[in-house]
Amino acid sequence: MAESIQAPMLVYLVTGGCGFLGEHIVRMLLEQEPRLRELRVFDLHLSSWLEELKTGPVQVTAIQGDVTQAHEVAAAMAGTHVVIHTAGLVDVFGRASPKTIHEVNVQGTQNVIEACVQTGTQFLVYTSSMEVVGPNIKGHPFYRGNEDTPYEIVHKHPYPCSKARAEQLVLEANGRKVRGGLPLVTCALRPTGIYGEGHQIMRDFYRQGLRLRGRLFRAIPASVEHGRVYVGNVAWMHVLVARELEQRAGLMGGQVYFCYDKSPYKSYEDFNMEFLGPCGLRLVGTRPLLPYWLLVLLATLNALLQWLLRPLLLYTPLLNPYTLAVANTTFTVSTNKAQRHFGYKPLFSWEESRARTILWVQSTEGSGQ
Ligand SMILES: NC(=O)c1ccc[n+]([C@@H]2O[C@H](COP(=O)([O-])OP(=O)(O)OC[C@H]3O[C@@H](n4cnc5c(N)ncnc54)[C@H](O)[C@@H]3O)[C@@H](O)[C@H]2O)c1
Ligand SMILES: CC(C)CCC[C@@H](C)[C@H]1CC[C@H]2[C@@H]3[C@H](O)C=C4C[C@@H](O)CC[C@]4(C)[C@H]3CC[C@]12C
Repeated sequence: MAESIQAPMLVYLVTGGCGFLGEHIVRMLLEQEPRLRELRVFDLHLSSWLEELKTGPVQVTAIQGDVTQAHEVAAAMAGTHVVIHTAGLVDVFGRASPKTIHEVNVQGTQNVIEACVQTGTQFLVYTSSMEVVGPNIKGHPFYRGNEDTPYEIVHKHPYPCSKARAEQLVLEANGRKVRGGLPLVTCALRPTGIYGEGHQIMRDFYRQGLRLRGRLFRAIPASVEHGRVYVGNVAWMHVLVARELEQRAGLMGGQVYFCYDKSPYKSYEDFNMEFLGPCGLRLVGTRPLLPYWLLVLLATLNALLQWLLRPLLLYTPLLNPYTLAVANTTFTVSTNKAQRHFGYKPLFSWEESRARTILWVQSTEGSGQ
């Protein structure tokens, strides 16, 4: 993919292109990838905003499809140069069964890899997750670690298990021969907690605060750092990786990169207040209002209720033993691997990321978003 002044010629496919992160990747590719001729957006549910993108110079092709269906993936990928595989079932609340999570995240990823081999697509970028590493179930802190920091990785929950297995499949596929005889070049990006325009959990906290007359109640100590990264910068990393994979295949193939930017290190709740504060909410308490043992009890009770009610209804509260453990364990990243390997620098400063997110939160008030 050498620099050229020739007509754009590359065909990209983004799986999960209508999701929170996927939409930002799609828009970023259209803005920042001049060699793009066609952009295929593959998703289980197609969004209406795709229509407005079809009027630009790049051909945007919307493909309604399911990554668990190998033939649908292969048909969509025929003739593509690069695939960014972002589709995934993000569920830490028990909305989907472990079997479904495995089918979408693991089997779906295997289907994408096999389709690369079958159709001759040579470059595969996988959206992994920090949860491939941790926090582990023992609650060990990962304090400003990097891709080489030793950490005891122990997965139990279906979501991190599935992301870890899928990442492993992607990395092991690096070097496999694709149709035509060239080697497949793969790598994985591991975002920490993504925030920004379209972040549904942020919107849910905002709505909850409004219902509680402008207040949220601290549950997690302010000293527990939780890694966060702005969605625009995560999207930019995907675009850069995809662009550089051919030129730097030897260096980048089979590698993992944490996604990072200049977002400050804070607890999950204090970080959210960077946006919810300017929208009129207040976090009550300098220390958690409930003792930790009581939160554990409530989380366990929620898990029990979820199990008991399952035959009748889906009870999926935010608080469960897994989400409590993730929110209550320090997990932050400090690395420059992406800068060293492919020249990544955040496209959005912290101030801009913050301002954009605040504007979005304000715009969701009263709207059906
Ligand atoms: N949100 C985060 O904080 C975060 C952090 C780290 C990693 N990730 C990863 O980023 C990716 C995107 O996450 P997101 O937050 O944008 O989630 P999302 O749910 O908003 O987007 C996922 C997209 O995948 C699509 N999809 C789901 N199942 C599919 C299937 N069977 N076939 C085709 N498409 C399917 C969905 O329709 C959706 O549009 C996921 O792989 C997730 O594991 C997210
Ligand atoms: C204890 C309660 C008061 C707070 C509950 C917050 C909880 C819902 C939040 C805290 C941390 C969040 C996860 C974290 O940001 C990282 C990821 C990785 C990504 O791959 C998927 C989303 C996920 C799991 C976030 C989900 C929501 C969590 C658990």
